Amino acid sequence: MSGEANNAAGEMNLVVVGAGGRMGQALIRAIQAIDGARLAGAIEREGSPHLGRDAGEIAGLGALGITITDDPLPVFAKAHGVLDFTSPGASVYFAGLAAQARIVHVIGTTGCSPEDEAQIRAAARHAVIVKSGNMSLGVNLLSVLVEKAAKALGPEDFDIEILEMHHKHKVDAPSGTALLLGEAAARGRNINLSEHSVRVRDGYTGPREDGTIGFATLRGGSVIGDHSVILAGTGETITLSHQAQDRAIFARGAVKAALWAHGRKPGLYSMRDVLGLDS
Ligand SMILES: NC(=O)C1=CN([C@@H]2O[C@H](COP(=O)(O)OP(=O)(O)OC[C@H]3O[C@@H](n4cnc5c(N)ncnc54)[C@H](OP(=O)(O)O)[C@@H]3O)[C@@H](O)[C@H]2O)C=CC1
Ligand SMILES: O=C(O)C1=N[C@H](C(=O)O)C[C@H](O)C1
Repeated sequence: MSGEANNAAGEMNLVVVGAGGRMGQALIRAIQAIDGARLAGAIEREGSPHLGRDAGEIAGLGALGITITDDPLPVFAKAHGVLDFTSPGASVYFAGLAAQARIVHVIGTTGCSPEDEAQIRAAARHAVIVKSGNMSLGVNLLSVLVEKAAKALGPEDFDIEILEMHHKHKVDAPSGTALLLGEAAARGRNINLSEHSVRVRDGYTGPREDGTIGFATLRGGSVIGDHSVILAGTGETITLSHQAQDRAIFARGAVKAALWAHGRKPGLYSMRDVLGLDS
């Protein structure tokens, strides 16, 4: 349905997968609040306690007439796009279904393995996919600033460390955002992140190796998402940071990404593409 025009009311029909989750509920609220978007379906996994409930009710909006189901095929067939903040295995599965249905797939899921990423790239040969470890305007702008700072402050003078803290339920580390910011720093330095990152330090580590990008992870309480990129020189330190105060920032970004992607040619796009931050 992706190539087709919007629905009779001129809106884009969107499906939320993982509708009962923290982000699923925020996405339902964002769709209701944004002109041009309409909630057309809500999916949860087989056996979920949310099945059969109204999507609006679980998001605190009152009934919207959309029942949560575990059968994505008929729902995707009537949609223009899918918003997906679930788990890596589920996102790979939904990427295949969205590609078959030729609908837009917005993926916020983090913690994907290189194999998962390869399967998502393959699906993007047929579908328009927007994927980002962070859908907020603030973090994507921060990534541009980090890239510039890393380019201006070379590895002989400044060490780069990335610190993140999230709520105690988060299952992947480092966060998708920390990796996105690490990629931005690596791009600024013209290096490959996977060859220069230090993801864990423990015990007698020896001195820091010049040119590496270090990651540190904190977990606790209900923290939505705090990130700092620290550029540490001799005698001075620069810290570029972002604190998320409401999951609505990610949900609004995801709906904006779907509206932007509708009607574009197949490919894998980033939030920097959506927000025009590279032009
Ligand atoms: N890119 C961004 O801007 C952001 C990304 N995220 C990422 O989004 C993901 C979800 O985060 P969050 O909402 O906090 O997590 P939650 O665990 O609250 O929500 C995930 C939801 O997806 C459901 N789910 C899992 N597998 C399937 C499946 N196969 N079919 C249907 N539903 C499924 C889960 O069901 P069940 O509970 O039964 O397993 C759950 O309801 C994480 O990877 C997180 O890092 C989060 C915020 C912002
Ligand atoms: O799991 C979360 O909650 C979040 N995940 C994303 C990440 O891994 O960076 C984005 C945000 O920080 C919240």
